[in-house]
Amino acid sequence: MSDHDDPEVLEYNGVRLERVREHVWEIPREGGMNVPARVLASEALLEQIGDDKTLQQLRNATHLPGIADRAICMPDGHQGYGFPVGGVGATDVETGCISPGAIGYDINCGVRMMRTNLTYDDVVGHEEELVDALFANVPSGLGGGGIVESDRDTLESILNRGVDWALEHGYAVEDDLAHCEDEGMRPDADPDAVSQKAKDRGKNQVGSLGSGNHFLEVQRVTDIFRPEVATEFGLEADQIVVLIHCGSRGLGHQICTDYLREIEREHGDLLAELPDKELAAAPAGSQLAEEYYGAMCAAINFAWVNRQLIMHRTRRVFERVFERDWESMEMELLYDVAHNIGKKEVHEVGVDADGRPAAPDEAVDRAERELYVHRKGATRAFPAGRPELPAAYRDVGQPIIIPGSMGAGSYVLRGGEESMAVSFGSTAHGAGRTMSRTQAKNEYWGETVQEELRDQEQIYVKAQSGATVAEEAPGVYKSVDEVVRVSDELGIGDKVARTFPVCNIKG
Ligand SMILES: Nc1nc2c(ncn2[C@@H]2O[C@H](COP(=O)(O)O)[C@@H](O)[C@H]2O)c(=O)[nH]1
Ligand SMILES: [Mn+2]
Ligand SMILES: [Mn+2]
Repeated sequence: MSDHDDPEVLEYNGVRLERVREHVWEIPREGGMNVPARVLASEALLEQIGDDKTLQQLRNATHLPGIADRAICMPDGHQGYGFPVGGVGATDVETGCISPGAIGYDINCGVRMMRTNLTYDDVVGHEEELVDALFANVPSGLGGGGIVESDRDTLESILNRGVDWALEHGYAVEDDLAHCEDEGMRPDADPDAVSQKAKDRGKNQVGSLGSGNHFLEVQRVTDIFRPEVATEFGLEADQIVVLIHCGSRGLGHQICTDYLREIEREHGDLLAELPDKELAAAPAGSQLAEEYYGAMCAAINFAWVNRQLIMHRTRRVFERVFERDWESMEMELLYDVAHNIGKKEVHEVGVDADGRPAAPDEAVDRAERELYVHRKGATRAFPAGRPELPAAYRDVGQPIIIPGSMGAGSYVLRGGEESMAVSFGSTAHGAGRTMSRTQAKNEYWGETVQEELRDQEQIYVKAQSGATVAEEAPGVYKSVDEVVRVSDELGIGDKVARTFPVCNIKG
């Protein structure tokens, strides 16, 4: 229910928002909120975001100790476990906390895009062969194994070294590392902080898509918005690209489960101060905060290897279908971005007289602080000039990949100049759901969705089950065009190119 009489103030599900400027809405600080919250959305998106518990969850997140400046919801935001999907919250690494629910169960769920020099015409006529070959060769679904069965030492090495392990074992080339966020390796990984149960769940899943929302999609580039940036990214109209979306499988899920349980048990005092048990957080400097961070970084490395192995297998499939080697098809990694991640980063924030993060109305100064930046369903969007970016993108801004749905476009953006000031260097991660999976299965029938996509849009989808296709039907998502419009107009992620699906495989 919204208060349309006063366009400067809207209310959804008991949460009041004040319009700050176009696409920026603030939930003012009150009660136990340490900082205000902001939603970055058009009115049309806000209407959808306000439909579930997203806004309450965002407001709850402002209660986290040591949270800096504000909690922020991206334009694709929707309800999640405790903290919204599409949420960003940065907490002080000395005086704040780290919250597994604000990073997500699928640690380092993310996307990578691989370019090719093939054009759409090269693929037309091969779609069924290609989708069948990808489906047969890229492990997917809930059960089953991965591309590599890892023993104890192998898994340890994957958790410690990330894509560097893949390079040593012939699953990657140097150039792949140079085009991955953090070069595919978090140095703070601590495999000893990962439970045996998590390791057992992950050891046979290295190189597997998983189920549901995870996919591998062959796409063609349909639109170029910033030709000079597209050239830097090696993108042009009609080109074939491949998008891979998956995360850390059972390993990451188990790490999140393990630490939530431990933190709830050990830090009940902090939990009692939070409005939602699902926000359970370990105080900065505590043993559990350190252990969780180390385990989470290990899962990040696992997920990067997972996407790398799938990309390696995809190169092999293309070689067989198109009877050329992958190098001659220039199947190069454009970029790999995480969208469920917690990272130590330095940002300029409002601080009190002791130099600690303070709410904007109480801050006496702004200063650089090291923060745990929680991005859950949000993508890092660093602009040109940031030292964290690989050499290839330091002068242009990092590529950001925003999937839409198997029946809609996806986008490549680049980190916008405003992102550091507006969103802790972040933007959206997708279109964002508008309905639950259960609701989706009542609305859609998988086989019908598949037939319509093939007959009306020439999109070839192959999935482990019809239910998965129904759960992920294009109609369950918000408009990716609208999400990206907001990101572009806010200057946090600038539109570079749009793609459209050709073949899609799902778990
Ligand atoms: N291009 C495609 N995009 C898809 C597909 N299924 C989902 N999606 C989009 O990905 C994001 C990922 O979000 P997550 O929270 O599940 O990680 C989602 O919001 C959709 O916009 C697909 O088959 N193809
Ligand atoms: Mn994801
Ligand atoms: Mn995921």
